[in-house]
Amino acid sequence: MSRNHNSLLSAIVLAGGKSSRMGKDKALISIGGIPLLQLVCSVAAGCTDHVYVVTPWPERYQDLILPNCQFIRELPFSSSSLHFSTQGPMVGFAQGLSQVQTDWVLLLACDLPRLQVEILTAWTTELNYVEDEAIATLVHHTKGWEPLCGFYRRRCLPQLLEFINQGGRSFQKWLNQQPIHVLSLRTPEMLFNCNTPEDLALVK
Ligand SMILES: Nc1nc2c(ncn2[C@@H]2O[C@H](COP(=O)(O)OP(=O)(O)OP(=O)(O)O)[C@@H](O)[C@H]2O)c(=O)[nH]1
Ligand SMILES: [Mg+2]
Repeated sequence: MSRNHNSLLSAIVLAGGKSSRMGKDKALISIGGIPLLQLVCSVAAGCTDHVYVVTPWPERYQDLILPNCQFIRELPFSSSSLHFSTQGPMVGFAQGLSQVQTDWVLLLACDLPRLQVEILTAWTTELNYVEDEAIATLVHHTKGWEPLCGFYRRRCLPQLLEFINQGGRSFQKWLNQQPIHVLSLRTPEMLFNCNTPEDLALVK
C-alpha cells in the first residue's frame, strides 16, 4: 500500500460565500497577517500538489500568494440562477469536483483558521483503507456531519448532481442518504468556523 497520495488526492477550497454574517469577505480577512484563503490554501497544499479554489470571483484573490493553486471560476448552475448570486457550497463543490482527476478530494471551507496540516495529512494516509462503498470520510459531531473539512470520492459526482438537480442544497440531507466513513478527531477545535466578527475576535 505505498500509493503516492499526491496522485490519489486533490483539494478543493470553497471561496464563494456571501460572508453576510461577517459583513465582509471572510477569504480576505487577515489572521496573523495572512489572509484566510491563503492560510487554508497553504494547508491544502501541504496535503496535495493539486489545489483548486472554486469561486465566482477569482480576480478578487489574484494578489494573494497561492502557489500551485488553480482557480475554478464558478458559473451560474442553471438558467433559473442566472442572476448574480451565490449558489451555496454544494453547487460550488460539484463544479470543482467535475474538474478533478484524482480518486479522492479534500474539501475545505475558506473560513477554517485553525486547520492542522498534521491531522489532515494523517487522515490522507487512511484513505487507502476506507471501505469501497463509502463515498466520503468525514467527522461526525453533535450537529451532524462536518461536510467542509473532509474527503470525498470523485465518483460521488453523479449522485451529487442528481441531488442538486432535484433542488437539494443541504449537505446534511445528502450525506444522510450515503454510506460515509467516520473520521475521528481528538482536537475538535481544529474545525473552528470563523463566521462572525465575534468568532474573529476569538482567533485574533
Ligand atoms: N464556491 C462557493 N463557495 C461557497 C458558496 N457559498 C458558500 N461557500 C463557501 O462555503 C464555505 C462555508 O460558507 P458559510 O460559512 O456557510 O457561508 P458564507 O456564505 O460564506 O457566509 P454567510 O453569508 O455568513 O452564511 C465558505 O468557504 C464559503 O466561501 C458558493 O456559492 N460558492
Ligand atoms: Mg462558515
